[in-house]
Amino acid sequence: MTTEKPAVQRVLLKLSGEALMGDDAYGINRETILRMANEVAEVSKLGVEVAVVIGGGNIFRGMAGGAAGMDRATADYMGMLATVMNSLALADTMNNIGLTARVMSAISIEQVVEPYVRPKALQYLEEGKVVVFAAGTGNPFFTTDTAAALRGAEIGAQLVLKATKVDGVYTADPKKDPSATRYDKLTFDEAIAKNLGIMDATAFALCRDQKLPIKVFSIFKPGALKRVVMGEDEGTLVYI
Ligand SMILES: Nc1ncnc2c1ncn2[C@@H]1O[C@H](COP(=O)(O)OP(=O)(O)O)[C@@H](O)[C@H]1O
Ligand SMILES: O=c1ccn([C@@H]2O[C@H](COP(=O)(O)OP(=O)(O)O)[C@@H](O)[C@H]2O)c(=O)[nH]1
Repeated sequence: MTTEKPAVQRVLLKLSGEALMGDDAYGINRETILRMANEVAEVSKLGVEVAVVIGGGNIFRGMAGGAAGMDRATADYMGMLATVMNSLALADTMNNIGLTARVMSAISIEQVVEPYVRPKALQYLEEGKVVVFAAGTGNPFFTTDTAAALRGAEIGAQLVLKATKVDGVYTADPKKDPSATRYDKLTFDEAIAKNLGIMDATAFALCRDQKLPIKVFSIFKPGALKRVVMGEDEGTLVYI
């Protein structure tokens, strides 16, 4: 039996919407969502309280809609609705594998999901339920990364975990510049000053002001989430 203890007690996990596609062209890949749910179950069983924010890029991205001539705010609301679909799918998958998950939405669609109410979210977390925050911040012109920073600060998470398509923060976008190298850790000021595109500046600034560190790691690497919550060397830490 292992006596290892998690390094954190409460976390906010940001899951990439785009990664949900798996190898499909769009939408939700069954195998990928199940794998994500299982990874969350693994850390939840360790006693870590997990809240999740999931993106919507696999279904709709406001920027793209805006670029195609659509009113940007309208396109962003469509993006937020996309995150609601992903949140429902994720919570459903979690419930199927024995977790108890609750979805809370930042925009009111009460027939579909309950509204975000902070004390209720805290109660669920204390009860060991996984809370999935849907509809981002509820405001256009923001991203789900910023929603993750905001909700992370609100629930008093010790760490924001950004599970994304790359295994950490690089000196430049590794998808565009193959010579880019990965940081083990860097400060918020460095990340903002160097305009590192892994997260938007609003999310970085919010976390910096709240002294809420962010760990960036790969969603495709099996066991990475557990390694992060156990405090093992994985991904990149962005700290104050
Ligand atoms: N300095 C950087 N370090 C790492 N990744 C970067 C960097 N700059 C840009 N990126 C890109 O950011 C992407 C992750 O951000 P984003 O598209 O918002 O992901 P997500 O869908 O996970 O929210 C990566 O796939 C990577 O190509
Ligand atoms: O607070 C928010 C969060 C999200 N969105 C919209 O929802 C889309 C999907 O979220 P995001 O791009 O952050 O998802 P991911 O990158 O994880 O796929 C965004 O492009 C925005 O259009 C928004 O308007 N406000």
